[in-house]
Amino acid sequence: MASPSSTPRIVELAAQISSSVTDLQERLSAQGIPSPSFAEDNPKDFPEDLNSLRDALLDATAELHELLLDPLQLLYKFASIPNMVGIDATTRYNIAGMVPHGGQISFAEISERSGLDKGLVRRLLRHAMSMRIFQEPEPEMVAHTKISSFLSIPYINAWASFEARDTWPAATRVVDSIEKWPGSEEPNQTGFSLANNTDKPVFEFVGAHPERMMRFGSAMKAVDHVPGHAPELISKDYDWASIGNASIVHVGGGRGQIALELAKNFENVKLTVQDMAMMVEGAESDVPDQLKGRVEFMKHEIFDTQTLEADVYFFRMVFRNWCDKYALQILKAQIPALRPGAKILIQDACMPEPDSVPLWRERVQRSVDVALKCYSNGRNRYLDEWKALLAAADERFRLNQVFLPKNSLLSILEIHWVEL
Ligand SMILES: C[S@@+](CC[C@H](N)C(=O)[O-])C[C@H]1O[C@@H](n2cnc3c(N)ncnc32)[C@H](O)[C@@H]1O
Repeated sequence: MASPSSTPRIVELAAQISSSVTDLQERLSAQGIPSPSFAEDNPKDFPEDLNSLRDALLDATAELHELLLDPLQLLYKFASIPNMVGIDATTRYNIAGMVPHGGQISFAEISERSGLDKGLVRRLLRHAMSMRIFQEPEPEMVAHTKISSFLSIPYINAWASFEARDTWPAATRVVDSIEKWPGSEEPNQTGFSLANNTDKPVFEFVGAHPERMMRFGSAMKAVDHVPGHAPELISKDYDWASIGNASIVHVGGGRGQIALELAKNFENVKLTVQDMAMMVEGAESDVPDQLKGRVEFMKHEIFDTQTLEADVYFFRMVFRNWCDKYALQILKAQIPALRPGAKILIQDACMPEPDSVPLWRERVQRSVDVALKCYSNGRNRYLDEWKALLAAADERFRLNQVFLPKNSLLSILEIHWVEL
């Protein structure tokens, strides 16, 4: 991108980085937070109030780094194919779980415990170390970094394994699926279908494979760590107090993690979580005593006619899994239960226009969008696409407001049901 000033871009970026780093470090010191490092015990997360400074720094450092790569190197960086080999091996053998926290373990011992050849362990782990996963504090010994320590959390290991064993093979077949089924909106005509040689939609296929189900479940839990996705944010993301004594149906609400968070913070609301049978089975037993009676579960297929009358129907990260053909069916299925004044709240991505948000956040959104295509022919929608979807479903769906909470990747669309 040409700079309007005569200062070369790399010099401009370096100056911006220097002053922003000084500012960042001062603010970290003022809060008594250690400066970022790869040390195992270094904090994983930055305080929220430093987010915009961090956004600016991440974009500036990435731009400087990418300006200094030649085209082949830049393409190679993004292709990153061999990186997945190291991540697959590390997570499949749960090597992060073998490394003692605050201690070290030899390549030889990892070889013994994993059954992998010692030379191969050294080779794969040194490759992982080049990505800051593990470190070699002395020859032949492996210790944690902040990154590998994070990977040692069992559900994070399972999520990374999900990316390597489920997403990666499916991603390699997305373009094949586009060639084979041009324009398809079907959830069983995807990269995932081709990679797994199945004609079943992803949830059905995974449901029949417990090991994969476990990886998928972990991936859903790991999404909570993506900036702006933490379940605790849900209470701040929308003015729930404004809906008063409300009944909420949380459609596709999984095992109720979000519903429990809402019930905990807003004592006037009562929630019914609807999801597939295998998802809601036994979920009620996780409801703490003090919330019992205010969070209930109900087996409900998302395309079936809604049978519960409520004040609010809440969909979180649901529509993204479906192309318009099916998203329309889901919306229309709610209509028989809707009474004037009922609200539909949709919490999902509202895709940023290019250059409207920090690039590193835009990259996350666009990667998720492609992953959705890869799994179910789903998609992240732009605001005009949401509006068109609602209008096509029924003119009585009126988009009232769109909230984009600060630091969130998920918007909330507040839709009113208006009798004409
Ligand atoms: C991406 S998850 C979102 C879960 C939850 N709303 C959250 O935000 O954590 C999508 C949810 O849709 C549910 N789902 C998918 N297909 C469904 C169907 N046919 N009927 C009911 N629920 C379905 C899944 O079981 C899953 O809980």
